[in-house]
Amino acid sequence: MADVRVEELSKSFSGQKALNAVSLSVEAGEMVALIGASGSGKSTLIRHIAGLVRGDARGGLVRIGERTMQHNGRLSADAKTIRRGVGVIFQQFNLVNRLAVITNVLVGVLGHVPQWRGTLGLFTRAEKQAALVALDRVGIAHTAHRRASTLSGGQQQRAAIARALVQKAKVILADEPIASLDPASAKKVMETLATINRDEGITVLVSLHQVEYARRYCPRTIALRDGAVAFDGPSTALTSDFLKELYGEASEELVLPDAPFQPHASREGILHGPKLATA
Ligand SMILES: Nc1ncnc2c1ncn2[C@@H]1O[C@H](COP(=O)(O)OP(=O)(O)OP(=O)(O)O)[C@@H](O)[C@H]1O
Repeated sequence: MADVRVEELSKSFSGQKALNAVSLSVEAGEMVALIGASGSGKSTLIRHIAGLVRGDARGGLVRIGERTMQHNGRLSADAKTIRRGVGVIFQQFNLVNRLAVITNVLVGVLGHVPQWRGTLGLFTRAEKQAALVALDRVGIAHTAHRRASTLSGGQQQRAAIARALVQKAKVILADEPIASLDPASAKKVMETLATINRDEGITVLVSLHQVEYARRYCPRTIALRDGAVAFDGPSTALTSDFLKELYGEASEELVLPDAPFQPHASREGILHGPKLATA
């Protein structure tokens, strides 16, 4: 069954379409990359799937598992409950800098405990233990008692992943989680996402600016162009030539000048859009 389903989702800002009838489906346990040039709609789409933004009033549907997050521009009454099962990781590390790393990770249990306990920061020994285990899973248990502000960017992203683990998220939506990181840190964050996808079966949808990471870590890629799905298929199909066909000159911003991972040529998948229908 699909863990994430989007149907005919559109979003306009001041009359300009940021999302144009987007439909996609991510099956439980998949790790899927979302790529596209700057302004193609990646962040907007992820924010809609996460239930943080409402689509245009007509037609758009977002479902997480069997539950409707939003439909026809309205959030479901239980959107807040559905969000508990969705971990969101942003490009700009969204930890509370002055708090200890473990406290940031414990924020993940807030949706599952009585509000008064969360407000007072009263976490049980078992919850603290779970936070430590999650930090260990992402390889930074040694940072648990440091202030979040002392972590490197990559460590902060891994702490955010640990928070999603503690949250017991079934789906992780990561919005350009490696965009601000050096290549070594980016690799570690992508490896961490791939590991929890493989070992815990967590569904991952990750937006990426560089196609090399999509090829290396995500079996499948969905490519957006001007707010619409332009390609949906195996990441191995995304050779430089094909990207040029998809994006023209804009493809250059999606390819690292010193690509760390080499593509394997293959050409399947679903092409969308008038220009590509005959490609
Ligand atoms: N709150 C907003 N108000 C007005 N326009 C917006 C808003 N959010 C996004 N947009 C517009 O929607 C389009 C898609 O933006 P979005 O941030 O989703 O693209 P992106 O693919 O994530 O880009 P980047 O890779 O640069 O982060 C852009 O034209 C952007 O200017």
